[in-house]
Amino acid sequence: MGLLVDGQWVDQWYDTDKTDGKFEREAARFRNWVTADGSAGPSGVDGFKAETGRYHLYVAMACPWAHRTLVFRKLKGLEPHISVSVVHPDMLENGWEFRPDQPGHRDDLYGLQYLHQLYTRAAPDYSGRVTVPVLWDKRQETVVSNESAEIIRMFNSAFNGLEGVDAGLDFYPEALRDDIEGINERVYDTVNNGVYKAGFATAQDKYEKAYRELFDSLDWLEAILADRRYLTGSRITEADWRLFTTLVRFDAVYYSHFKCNRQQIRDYPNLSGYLRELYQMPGVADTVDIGQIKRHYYVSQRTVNPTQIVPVGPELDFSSPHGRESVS
Ligand SMILES: N[C@@H](CCC(=O)N[C@@H](CS)C(=O)NCC(=O)O)C(=O)O
Repeated sequence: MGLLVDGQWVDQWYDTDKTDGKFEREAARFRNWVTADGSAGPSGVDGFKAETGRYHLYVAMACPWAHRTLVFRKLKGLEPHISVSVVHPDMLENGWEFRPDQPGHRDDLYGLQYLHQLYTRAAPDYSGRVTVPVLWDKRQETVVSNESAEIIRMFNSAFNGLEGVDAGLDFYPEALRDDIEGINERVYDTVNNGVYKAGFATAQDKYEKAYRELFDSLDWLEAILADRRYLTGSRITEADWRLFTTLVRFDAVYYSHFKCNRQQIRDYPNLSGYLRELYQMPGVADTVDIGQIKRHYYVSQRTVNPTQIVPVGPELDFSSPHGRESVS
């Protein structure tokens, strides 16, 4: 675990001393956009046109942020157009690593050993954390974006002109944008990032605040899902997929490892049915690797789990009937 300082790797855990024990997530640094015609997006520079075979996605199966991008790539039909490399779940003193001897964890483009080498390939003097996901441009040999919230927006629409891409599937429809943004904001702060704020806090009060806000939000979401099939109504949107990747990790990891233990998702009737429904949508289960998820958190985060023992349980059941058909 570490970061790059002026292009040099430094092994260092998150510094919570400056923030009185509170975990603060650093903003992503590469903020360009792939667009249909290569014009600049809402941020960054132009020159990233949606083309088949041009872009490569670096992910960890464990990472909830990277997971969003894998779900969008799968559901939009982008697999033939955007290739993927998966880092090894253990993220230790060298940060995210490839294991060239293991077919599932090779860097297919350059045969790199560490993900930080990809960042310095794009920016030799880069300073900051080395995170997944990374959307890489093979043509310009640079990072397009390392912000998952923006990568999924690109995947949602920029590649719609390519063969086989499901252009009719829109997870960010115009009419629902205000609702989606409103839900995203609270879910990001108190749920997606909320579990990390609880788990990485090094002061009791910061942990308790994150814990309370997390469960207040889960109660709020449980109530919404009592009479809405999905978060904004009858149509599944980006807001649902952003929540999904946290829910699917919750009982196996966040409940115990991050001390988010008021209750599990399976104890919420609506949230658990909703989680199963999303999991059961065609293709989605292929993006979920509970073995790598558990291994990453319990082995890599040694300040939270010094023994690096990976718990055997709990038994997870995402495949039984979800019963959500009755919700309008
Ligand atoms: N804002 C980023 C956050 C990504 C992120 O924090 N990924 C984690 C893995 S779950 C990571 O790579 N952490 C490495 C580090 O912080 O050094 C996004 O959503 O894309």
